[in-house]
Amino acid sequence: MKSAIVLVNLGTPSAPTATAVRRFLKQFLSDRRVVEVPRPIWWLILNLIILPFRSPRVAKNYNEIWMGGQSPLRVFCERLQGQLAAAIQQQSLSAPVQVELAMTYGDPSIEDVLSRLGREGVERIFFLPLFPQYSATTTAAVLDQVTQFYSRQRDIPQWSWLRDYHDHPAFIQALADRVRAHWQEKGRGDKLLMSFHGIPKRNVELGDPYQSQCEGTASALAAALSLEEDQWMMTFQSRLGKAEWLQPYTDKTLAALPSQGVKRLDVICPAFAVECLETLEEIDGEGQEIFRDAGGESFNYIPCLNDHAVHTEALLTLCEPFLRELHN
Ligand SMILES: C=CC1=C(C)c2cc3[nH]c(cc4nc(cc5[nH]c(cc1n2)c(C)c5CCC(=O)O)C(CCC(=O)O)=C4C)c(C)c3C=C
Ligand SMILES: [Fe+2]
Ligand SMILES: [Fe+2]
Repeated sequence: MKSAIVLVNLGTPSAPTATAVRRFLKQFLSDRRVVEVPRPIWWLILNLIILPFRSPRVAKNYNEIWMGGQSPLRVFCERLQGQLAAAIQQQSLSAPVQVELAMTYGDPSIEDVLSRLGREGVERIFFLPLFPQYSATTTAAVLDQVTQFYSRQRDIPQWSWLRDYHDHPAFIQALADRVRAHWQEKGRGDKLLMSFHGIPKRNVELGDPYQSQCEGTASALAAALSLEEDQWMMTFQSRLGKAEWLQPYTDKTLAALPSQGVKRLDVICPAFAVECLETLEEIDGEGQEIFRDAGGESFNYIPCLNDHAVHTEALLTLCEPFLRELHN
């Protein structure tokens, strides 16, 4: 029986140009899971203000981080896909398992990947959204697309998914391993700042478990590294719009820390499986500048798990329940 693991990430523009960024932002920011502002109003704001003004500005940012003709998010996801496929092949399972990559927005779309798997006769699928912490804005948006696709099919394969892995020991150990390796190589700062992607505060009040899952990741990582209370903190980045988002905000914290005596900072972004605009440009670029302008002396950005071997191993562990089932 043919089986597949589908890694899913958010997506990224196809080119660092205003046109490509606009196309990507339009699809992403039109999703009701992402922006809950009532539609006629949001349609106007999106089309008249956000898309025309944000697209060219953000395209320049993408241009600065572009890696050998590709978006970093795509580069690292593709490498991860290849490495996970190789690791699974080494397990020499009796049934073949292919590893696919799909994006919620942009290419390769979930729809395209699933229709191809259908044509190829794949009968069992395991979806692994690369969002360690569940949020309706990201994880549920993946599930929407999967169920929408199958709502139009007659012959639906057996499928399952991993809802989150925010405190899975394999994930926490992989993060702790990378932090320790970074400390060994670059020295250790006064504090470890864990910056998570933000969401509007209202989403949490209405029941999104994202904040508490971020807290779970942060405290598990702090415990794995034996950090005292004053040796770490968590913040939320990437606020968009005027509404209140989860606090404390990363940029405000970076501006305040030097005057509180934190001059040497280690920063990690545990909501991002792989590097992207929000880590490379927003944190290691802009965030670093804010911290140094405020009197900070050293800013050590600890990369995402990316294509590191510990990441592949962690993902393999997350897939194990699915892989074991294939033997039965
Ligand atoms: C409405 C605003 C947004 C919410 C809510 C949101 C949640 C959210 N996003 C990620 C991870 C990623 N976001 C990325 C890009 C991105 N995100 C927003 C806005 C919201 N995100 C925008 C407008 C963009 C596009 C870039 C920009 O214009 O600033 C990306 C991809 C970046 C890339 O390199 O291409 C990721 C990954 C999470 C984890 C999350 C909530 C939990
Ligand atoms: Fe985002
Ligand atoms: Fe952002």
